[in-house]
Amino acid sequence: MSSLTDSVLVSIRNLSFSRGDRVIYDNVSLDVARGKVTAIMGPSGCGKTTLLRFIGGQLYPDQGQVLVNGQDVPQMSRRELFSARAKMGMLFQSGALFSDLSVYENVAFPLRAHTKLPETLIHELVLMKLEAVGLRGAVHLMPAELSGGMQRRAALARAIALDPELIMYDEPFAGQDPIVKGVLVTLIRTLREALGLTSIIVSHDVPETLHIADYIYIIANKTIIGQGTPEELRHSESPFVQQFLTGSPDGPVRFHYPAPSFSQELGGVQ
Ligand SMILES: Nc1ncnc2c1ncn2[C@@H]1O[C@H](COP(=O)(O)OP(=O)(O)OP(=O)(O)O)[C@@H](O)[C@H]1O
Repeated sequence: MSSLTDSVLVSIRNLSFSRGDRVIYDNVSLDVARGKVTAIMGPSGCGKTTLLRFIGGQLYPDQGQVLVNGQDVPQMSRRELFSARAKMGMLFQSGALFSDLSVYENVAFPLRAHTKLPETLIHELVLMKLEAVGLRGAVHLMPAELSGGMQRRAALARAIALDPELIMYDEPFAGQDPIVKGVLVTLIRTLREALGLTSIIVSHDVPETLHIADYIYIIANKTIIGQGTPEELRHSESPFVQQFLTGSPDGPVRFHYPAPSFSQELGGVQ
């Protein structure tokens, strides 16, 4: 294997995907470097979550490859997919915790599902992961007893329970106050530094993401409209990139979901 392949954990090659008539991706290629934080940004509905679902093998592209460790996810057998998923942690913005299980049981869940470790070891691992996110004291609480930010941290402890090599965060900052956002930013960076965890973050939050990411892809209009380090993007002369970074509603990226003209829809009344 070449050193380039060694340094890339996830490689998307010539990926195309449509939902009905609507093209979401048209021949997109991107790489996620091992041990780095890669961010996927772009306007709502451009297909960011869809991309994570290709990597997790929950959805199949129409064309192209989704290589994880050089293995094409859409081609994997159920058995291969099950073991590949054990090496991926996923943190989705909603419905992250099982509401009828305690924090302890939530974090223990993947350990019980994927390993045959004895209870004493599971106990130690659960406490270690909760310590890493600052929630060891909340081990016996139920999800409903946690604040939104604590719930997200408990979900993060569960996502890292199996020591994954890849963690995918879908909108980790959504709906959180600035202090919680700061805590999450620090946690994501610490996990990457302490565990060498390869991380993919899907986010709309520009300042947090620029702060945290080593490399960023901006997706819009079915393709990658900009990419680079945070520094490169800040200095980019691309109007697409600047529209996105400054959050301007007007610019090359359309605000409206494709629709017939308004007058046509109102029955031709001008
Ligand atoms: N199950 C589905 N059936 C049909 N269309 C879908 C389905 N899920 C998503 N889509 C469409 O696919 C497109 C991409 O969705 P996706 O959730 O990946 O976007 P996103 O960039 O993550 O959006 P957001 O930032 O708003 O979460 C959207 O336009 C959406 O309408």
